[in-house]
This record gives sequence, structure tokens and C-alpha cells, in this order.
Amino acid sequence: MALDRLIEGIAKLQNPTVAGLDPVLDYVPGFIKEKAFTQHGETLEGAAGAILEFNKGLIDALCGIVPAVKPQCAYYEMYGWHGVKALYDTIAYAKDKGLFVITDGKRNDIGPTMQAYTTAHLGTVTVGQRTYVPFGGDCLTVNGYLGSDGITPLLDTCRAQDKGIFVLVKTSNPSSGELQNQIFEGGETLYGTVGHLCEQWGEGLPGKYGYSGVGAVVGATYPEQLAELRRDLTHTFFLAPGYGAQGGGAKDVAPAFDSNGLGAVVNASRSIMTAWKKSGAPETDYAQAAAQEAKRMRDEIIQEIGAISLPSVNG
Ligand SMILES: O=C(O)c1cc(=O)[nH]c(=O)n1[C@@H]1O[C@H](COP(=O)(O)O)[C@@H](O)[C@H]1O
Repeated sequence: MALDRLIEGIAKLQNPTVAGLDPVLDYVPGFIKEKAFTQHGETLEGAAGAILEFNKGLIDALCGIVPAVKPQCAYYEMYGWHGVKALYDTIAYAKDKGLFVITDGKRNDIGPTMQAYTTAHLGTVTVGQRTYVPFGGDCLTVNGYLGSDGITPLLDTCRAQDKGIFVLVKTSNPSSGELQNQIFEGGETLYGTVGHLCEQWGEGLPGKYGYSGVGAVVGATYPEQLAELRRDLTHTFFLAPGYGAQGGGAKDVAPAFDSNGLGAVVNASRSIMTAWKKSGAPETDYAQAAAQEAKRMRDEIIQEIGAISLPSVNG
């Protein structure tokens, strides 16, 4: 099961974090942009070439430190089809380096349309006699707020292709409570209800370490909800974005973890990608600066939660 592979990577590297790959040209060092613009002009192709080169440098520097990367589709789509190709190439490069890839698409639709998103990001597509892997990520972020019709089409593909999903439950943004904290008659919150649905959806995708292939997104900016949901959702692994640039810290995310130091993977994007700007490092050292920041984040979280161990597995 896909999340077992993520969990094993986390335990091997003793690092429960994922580096977000959300590149905009402003984060890319000048020497990379100059090279890409010389080759392709100041065009969408030039921009996509620059972000791909930037990502490859980051991946090379991060691959022994973090177990996973999370490219957010929007940052690639904004550079048109060249950008979408850069997303494909980024996923392929990261997988080649042994990284687990969470494609952050926050996709949602119903029935056959959701099936099409699933095929695109987690499945295979057949054209004539040949079968292709359109994007090839290991997991996809999805929005469950259309209900089960938007999620069940994913589950067969996850089972067949060894993939997983992270469902938005309690998002990291300041206004997430406007809807997600609403309380139903009977006292349950909307985010709690979606969390319990994750437990149900995950029943058909059990993992060997106790966590299913249906994870939940719970923001690093909401420690109380992380604690509450960790208590309630014993089989649901969390993706916790919002560390760093959005203000979440190691103490905030600590409640997301179980007694083995498992249960969550914490995402940071801008704080890693732009570390070279903040540290004042020469731009040619951007990847080393990102690696330094990733190590700092790892050490800060490990100090809070202790060493990570895999529970023993029968059979
Ligand atoms: O699904 C996500 O990854 C996500 C959910 C959420 O609640 N909050 C959130 O910030 N994210 C994503 O996590 C990343 C956070 O980036 P930074 O704020 O730069 O670390 C972005 O890719 C967001 O789209």
C-alpha cells in the first residue's frame, strides 16, 4: 500500500517531512533563468525550463534528507502546457531519485470525471495497443467536499496501482473554519465528519503499519485539531502543510504524531525553496541552502517527537 512506502521512507531517514515544489520564477536564481531564457527566450517555454532546472537542483540536494516531495499543480499549470510538461518531468526525476511523490492537485468531481482525474494522476491510460502512465505520482491530494461520489472512484485505482490519497479535512488557511468548523446537530464538526469518512473510505485500503491509503490534510497551523483528529482517526495518516511560511512550528505539529513518531508528514514549500534568499547564500548555493533548511526543520520536529520507529508487523 502506497502510504506504507512513505512511512518506510520516513522511518529510514528519520524525517517526517515533505518538501513542497511550488516554483515561481521569483524563487529561481538568476543564473538558471539566464540559461533557460538564452535557450528558449523569455517565453512560457523558457519559464518552464527554468523551474524544471531549479527543481532538479533541489531534488538532487534533498533526496537523501526528505522522503517525499509535493509539487503543487497550479505552479506548473500557470506556465501553460510547457509548465505541465515540467510537472511531468519533475515527478519523473523525483521518482528516479527514490522520492515519494505527492501530487498536490486538490482534485474533485463526481463519477466518471473523478475517474478521469484518477487516471491522469494515479492510473494508466490505454491508447490503442499501448498503455501509458500520464503523470505517475504516488498520492494525490483531493477535496472530499462533494461526498463519497467524489472519492470512491479513486479507491479501486489506488488498490490496483498501489497509490494513495490525502483528503482535505481541516485546511491550514486562516478562514478554513468558516465552513470546516461548522457544527452539525449532534455536535460533530464538518471537518470531524469528513475525517470519519476518511476512516471509512480507508477500510478498503489497509496498510501494514495501521494507517490506510486514505490520508487526511490537517493544517500545521491548527495544533488543537491535529490533537483531536489524531485521537479520533486512528487509521488515518495526516499531511500537515503550513509549517514555516504560514507560521506553523515543530510544537504545533507534535500532536499529529503517535507514540512511534508516525502518523503525519509535515510539508514546507516556500521556507525550503527560498532558503537561499533568506540565508544570504550566493545564488549558486540555492540547493545547499534548501538542504540546510530541510535538515533544520527535520531536527526541530524530531526534537519534539523523538526517534521514529516502525511498529512490528505480523506475517
Ligand atoms: O493540500 C495541501 O498541500 C495544502 C493544504 C492546506 O490546507 N494548506 C496548504 O498550504 N496546502 C499546500 O501546502 C503548500 C504550503 O506551502 P508553503 O506555505 O509555502 O509552505 C502549498 O502547496 C499549499 O497549496
